[in-house]
Amino acid sequence: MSDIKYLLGFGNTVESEAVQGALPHGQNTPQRCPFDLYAEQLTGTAFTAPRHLNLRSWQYKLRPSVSGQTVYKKLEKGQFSNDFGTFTIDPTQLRWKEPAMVVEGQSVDFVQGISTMAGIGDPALKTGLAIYMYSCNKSMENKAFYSSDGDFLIVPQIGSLTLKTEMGRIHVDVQEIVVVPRGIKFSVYVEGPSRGYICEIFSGHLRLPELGPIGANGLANARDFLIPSAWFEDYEGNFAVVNKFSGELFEFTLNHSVFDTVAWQGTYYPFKYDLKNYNAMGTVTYDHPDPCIFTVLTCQSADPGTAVLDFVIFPPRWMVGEHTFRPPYYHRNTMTEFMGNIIGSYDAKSAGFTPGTASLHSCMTAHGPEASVFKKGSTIELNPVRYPNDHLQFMFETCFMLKLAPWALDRLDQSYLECWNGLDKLYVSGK
Ligand SMILES: O=C(O)Cc1cc(O)ccc1O
Ligand SMILES: [Fe+2]
Repeated sequence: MSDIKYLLGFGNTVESEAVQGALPHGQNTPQRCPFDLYAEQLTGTAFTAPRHLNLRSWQYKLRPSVSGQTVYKKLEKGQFSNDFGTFTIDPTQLRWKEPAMVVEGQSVDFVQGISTMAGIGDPALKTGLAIYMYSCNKSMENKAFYSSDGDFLIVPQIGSLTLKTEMGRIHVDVQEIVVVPRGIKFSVYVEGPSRGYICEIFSGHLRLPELGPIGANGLANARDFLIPSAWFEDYEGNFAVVNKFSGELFEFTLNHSVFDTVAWQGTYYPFKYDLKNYNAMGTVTYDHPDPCIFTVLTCQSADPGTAVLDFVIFPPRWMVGEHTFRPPYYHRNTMTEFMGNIIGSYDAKSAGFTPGTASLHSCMTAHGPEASVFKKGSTIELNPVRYPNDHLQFMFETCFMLKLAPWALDRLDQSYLECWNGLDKLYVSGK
């Protein structure tokens, strides 16, 4: 897929044409579009959203999206569920073992391979979010998916993915992420058994965090985001589209590919980001900074500074804090923290939180380094330490309390709490 070409930037108004001259100029809806393409608008925000938040794109297609469509038929949703009313509430510190890879002989595509871990809210009210894991080994040939419910943030943990989207193709490797906003149709092509994490947000959109006193540069730099360039296939034949709508799955069929956008322009599109480009900031004096210092993308709630979702990473970096307990501190957080490990080992846990596992520390639930990490962190000689490049964990941090899906409850690491055994009183009175 080295032939894929991208546009650069975050949130820009961009334009792209797969056939020269296919994009109208000077207006969006000419009486007849170049090459007799059909003009179609896709809105990611209300028409009336303020200009700085407004997201929409114009597509110029072989056919309008509605052409040749059958009725939406309800599908079995299996583990890909948003039935949060039936989910379990549990404030316990939780950790999950890595999910099994799809085994040979099984044939599972990306959509079929999605299982819900946790979630809250109601997609019909455009509030809340869901966290999934996927495990698949089959490409979505002549089949596309779109969610009416929210934006998909996909974090591959094993296996590269190539997405066909309405705006063009995107290739993502492990240590990269891809965001497909609400409503944009996509197919996922795999190169073998693949696995990863997904967060779907039912409100708003992911944006770059404010930089405040950091300045005009740093963290995830806008120019490192890649936007697909127009690409289309003129395929006629059976084609299926799965739609996640209000937490249910529906399917309709068509007699042609949905990837028939010859040119497009606007602000609403999928994008990818290579987490290896992250420009991490940290202390160069003392104390452990709060993890928001590693925010990649954020979706803000109406509460100032409070996120529906902060996507935070724990990237390769230097640790140089002086006279400081360097691992994450013990804490209780009003926000809820779901963590995953993409590669390497995490500094608060010596074992158990291996790549592909996940953990959940809910609102106000106490957590922090396990006993052995505390001992080492409080006694080790403090030289500068470089975390290796094959080191990457992440956190989906949300202001919502999450409820647990049945699939997640079946795979719990039952011994998780034992990692904090031995954190006994060290204080000796009068000493
Ligand atoms: O709990 C965790 O491991 C995540 C985390 C990391 C950190 O460096 C500070 C606070 C925090 O919640
Ligand atoms: Fe935490």
